[in-house]
Amino acid sequence: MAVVRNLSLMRGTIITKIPCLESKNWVFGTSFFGGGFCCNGGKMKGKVGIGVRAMVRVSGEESEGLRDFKGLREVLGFDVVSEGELREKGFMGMRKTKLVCTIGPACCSLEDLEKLALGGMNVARLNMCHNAREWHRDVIRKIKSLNEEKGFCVSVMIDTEGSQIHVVDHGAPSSVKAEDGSIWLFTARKFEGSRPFTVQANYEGFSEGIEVGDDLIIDGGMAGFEVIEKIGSDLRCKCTDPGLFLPRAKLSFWRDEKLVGRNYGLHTLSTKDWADIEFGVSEGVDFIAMSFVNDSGSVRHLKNYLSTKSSASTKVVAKIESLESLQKLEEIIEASDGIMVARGDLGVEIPLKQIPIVQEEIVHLCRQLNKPVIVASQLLGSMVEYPTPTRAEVADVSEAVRQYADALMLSGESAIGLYGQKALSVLQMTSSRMESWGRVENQQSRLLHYQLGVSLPDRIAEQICKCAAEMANKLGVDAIFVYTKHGHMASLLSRNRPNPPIFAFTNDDSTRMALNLQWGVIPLLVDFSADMEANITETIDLIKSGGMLKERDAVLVVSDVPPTRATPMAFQSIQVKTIT
Ligand SMILES: Nc1ncnc2c1ncn2[C@@H]1O[C@H](COP(=O)(O)OP(=O)(O)O)[C@@H](O)[C@H]1O
Ligand SMILES: C=C(OP(=O)(O)O)C(=O)O
Ligand SMILES: [K+]
Ligand SMILES: [Mg+2]
Repeated sequence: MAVVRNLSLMRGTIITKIPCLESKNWVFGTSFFGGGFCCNGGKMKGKVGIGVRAMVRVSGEESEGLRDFKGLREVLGFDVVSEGELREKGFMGMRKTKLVCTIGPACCSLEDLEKLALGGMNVARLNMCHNAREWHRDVIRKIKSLNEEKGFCVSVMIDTEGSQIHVVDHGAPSSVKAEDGSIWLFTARKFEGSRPFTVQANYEGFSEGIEVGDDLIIDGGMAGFEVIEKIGSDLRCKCTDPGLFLPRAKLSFWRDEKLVGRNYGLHTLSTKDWADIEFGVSEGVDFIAMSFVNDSGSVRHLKNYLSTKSSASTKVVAKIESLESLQKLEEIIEASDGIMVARGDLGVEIPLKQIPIVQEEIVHLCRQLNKPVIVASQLLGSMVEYPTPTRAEVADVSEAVRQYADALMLSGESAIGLYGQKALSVLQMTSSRMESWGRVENQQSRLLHYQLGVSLPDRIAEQICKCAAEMANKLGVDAIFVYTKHGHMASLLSRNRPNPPIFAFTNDDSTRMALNLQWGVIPLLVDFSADMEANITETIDLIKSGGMLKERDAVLVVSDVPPTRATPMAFQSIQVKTIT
């Protein structure tokens, strides 16, 4: 008799004996619609559906009836990391705060990307400021192949270059030091070879409106200069605050302690940005982060463009990193699919002391308006060079988690740092710790929500999700299940930051990838039918068969059933299922 491993059985195959099922990864299950019965481990007899991953003997014709491998993961759309986390830590131990990693030269090999994925990276960010499109294409394809072949669920985000005034050449290949009192020429002219004390800016209008006596600040404070002479459009400057010029350092000008307008009428999206967006769409990225958004018009423009390209499912994340964007925050959040608190440039545009308050306000407003929000830049800045974070950095990460931000982002820590995986594990451990503290302290009960929905169906959905979250917390259920096409119900549940994880079952791959950014949501790609009751029973049976739900566990199920011919009335419901 043949012993076959890692193969699935056709629905209806009769199993007579399972000789060896010690590994916890070997899972027995019915198909999603299959019916029949489920079993996990041990000897058994019975009839199974698809979705079996086991070592089996088949009655009669030996391995006859064994077909292509399908694990529980594939049938239920589980990704390997969530499945592993659930098995290891149980429902309550699953991390809620999502993690975004910037991919750069330090982590772009397949092996390094896999390590980041295993370490909990939910979204990989590619900053189009750096490197050629071929490089980005290669990374995107590696991530997609890891998802397909190794069962990860990592979404891809491209981040536009935007219209920034920055250094293109400072006369050295990497960084260069500016000493106190040294005199430098800032110009937009190209020059041959290396010219000491000369800095080339990327934009010829960089000095427009700048006056003698203004301060020129590098990278929001890495070094400072005073403009001592204007020669045509060139500026002669004296270093007043010694420091470092990094490659592509950003330039900003200050007068009387206020930022001098710096966008110079440049469009939010440059010609290069549009080409990068075109590239991203053709590579099927999930998110486009838009740098230096100043109003909602530019966000709507991009969203309209995406819908004309039939890429309406690509989500637009507006980066809040300018003074103007803070003045139009609400309209920008409403127009976008998500927000990034881009503290790097924000710290160049507003005094640093204002950053913590602005961050809290943005995170709060995003939750009110039900848009996911990423807190970005310098969370663990010292880890670019050192293997342990500073106390202040851990406190900063914890504060973003306490504010219930949806996601935290690594920049240089993963892109160029020596300890990217370690930085990711610091984010992971710190956020898990803070989340469990928040549950014990019942922090989410302090969240106030104002009503978002206007139409009756929207108001019903909102109330259902609010009550469901409250019930889930009060009853201490193990998990919340929600069936969602476009992710709306899942995001409304997430907005309430409930204690148990939210398993969002969707049959739309782009919804799954978009939900990857939302707090507490584990998106699962499944093939469900119009019969919601059958879906619920099948799902629970299948998870139970995988050994991940046990007797007396309780699941709160939220469903939003659109009208069909058979049931012409739409209905929303909350059910509590106790596993027997
Ligand atoms: N694709 C890349 N290629 C080379 N270097 C990169 C890449 N992405 C990021 N980096 C490096 O990582 C640093 C931090 O990344 P990020 O915060 O995205 O960029 P920036 O500092 O330019 O705003 C960058 O300054 C750059 O040195
Ligand atoms: C995330 C940011 O944008 P970028 O890294 O593209 O400058 C930031 O400014 O914080
Ligand atoms: K950028
Ligand atoms: Mg920025």
